[in-house]
Amino acid sequence: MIRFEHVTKSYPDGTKAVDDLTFEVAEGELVTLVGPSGCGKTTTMKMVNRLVEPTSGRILLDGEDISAIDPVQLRRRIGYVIQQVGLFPHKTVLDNTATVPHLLGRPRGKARARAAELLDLVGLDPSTYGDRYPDQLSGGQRQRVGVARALAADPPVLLMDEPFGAVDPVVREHLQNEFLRLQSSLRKTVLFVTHDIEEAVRLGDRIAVYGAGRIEQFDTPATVLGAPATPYAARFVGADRGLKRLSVTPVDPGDLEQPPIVRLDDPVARAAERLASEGAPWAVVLEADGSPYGWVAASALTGAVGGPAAGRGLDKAPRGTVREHARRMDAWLPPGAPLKDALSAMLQHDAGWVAVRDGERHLGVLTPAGLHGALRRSTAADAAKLPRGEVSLDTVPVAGA
Ligand SMILES: Nc1ncnc2c1ncn2[C@@H]1O[C@H](COP(=O)(O)OP(=O)(O)OP(=O)(O)O)[C@@H](O)[C@H]1O
Repeated sequence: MIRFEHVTKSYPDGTKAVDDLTFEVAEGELVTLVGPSGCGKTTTMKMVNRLVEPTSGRILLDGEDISAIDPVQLRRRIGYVIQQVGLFPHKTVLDNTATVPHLLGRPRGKARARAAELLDLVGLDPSTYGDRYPDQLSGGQRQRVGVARALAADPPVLLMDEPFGAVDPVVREHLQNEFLRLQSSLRKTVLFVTHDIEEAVRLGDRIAVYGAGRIEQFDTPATVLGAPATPYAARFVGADRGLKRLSVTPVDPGDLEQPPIVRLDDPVARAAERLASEGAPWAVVLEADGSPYGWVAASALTGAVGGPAAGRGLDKAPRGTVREHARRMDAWLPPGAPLKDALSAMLQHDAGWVAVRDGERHLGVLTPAGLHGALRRSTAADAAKLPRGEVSLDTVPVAGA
């Protein structure tokens, strides 16, 4: 756990980079520090490993004042990843990664074996990349080596200063996903500096939004986006914060609609009658084993039985099954996927809904109206500090609406 208590840093030329900061990063938590250039993010981070000393205030690591810890000992407990990576150009990727364990006294063979495991962990096959030199890697691959090296001493704390800043947006998103996957199992205590609000909300359990030298808001991504604490924070997170919120709000089974369900092998007439009796314009189609197949329009079924199904005897029904009229729909999401993915799937498939399934089990469908409701409910829930399921949109006012 890292705790800042009234920390101020003034540089000798009089620049006050950080002004009376107090906040805490819990054990296993990833906190992103986000703000414009020059607002004091890097200074904050460098005070944690004593590359910069505070002018006043104190910083505690697991309850221990770091000013009393020898800086070399301190840095062994703290991994540090920076944008420029800083690999040794004359050492192979494997040796670069093995440097720290070797310095810590592991025999060379053991240090290299550990380095190979770490390269594997960050998605670089050691047999392919281990013997290369840094200039034989892409920017994204170098960043991965930087992360592997920072993890080499297995420090409980990681400081990451724009670690994915130097790569293109596609590679960056890939690295972010990989890092989130790693972090979900390693659960390091992480301070992550970025000037990119998208990156901050994607990665952070909580975000510190920096103004000049001060934290304007320190809260979960959803709350910062849904209820910015100050006009500055609102401007910084952007006018499209509603859209950004889609990426931090998960699909919840309570948001789903339940159109009628028919099976691929159901007779057309029976399916048509079912839809007509429920007044439903379409139905979800499942395979015989219950896994999702797609959908079928009521009009396609009633067309097949030669007119509106209601009132027609089954003797007039054609043979045929739903299979001949069903349309495949490949867009589906697991529960917990971000609403942004749901909207993207709907747009990409030009569909007014997306199926949500847990493995092979169909849970229901999300429509644009359901998505809007989910977003409103989650904003209201955060504003009222209630679980989302307990929010009724009629009784709880929507923040900012
Ligand atoms: N060694 C130094 N001496 C004097 N001023 C400094 C020094 N290092 C940083 N500063 C100043 O302190 C302020 C905060 O700098 P810092 O690097 O912490 O900002 P930052 O938010 O990380 O910016 P960026 O996103 O551009 O890296 C800036 O005004 C900067 O010019």
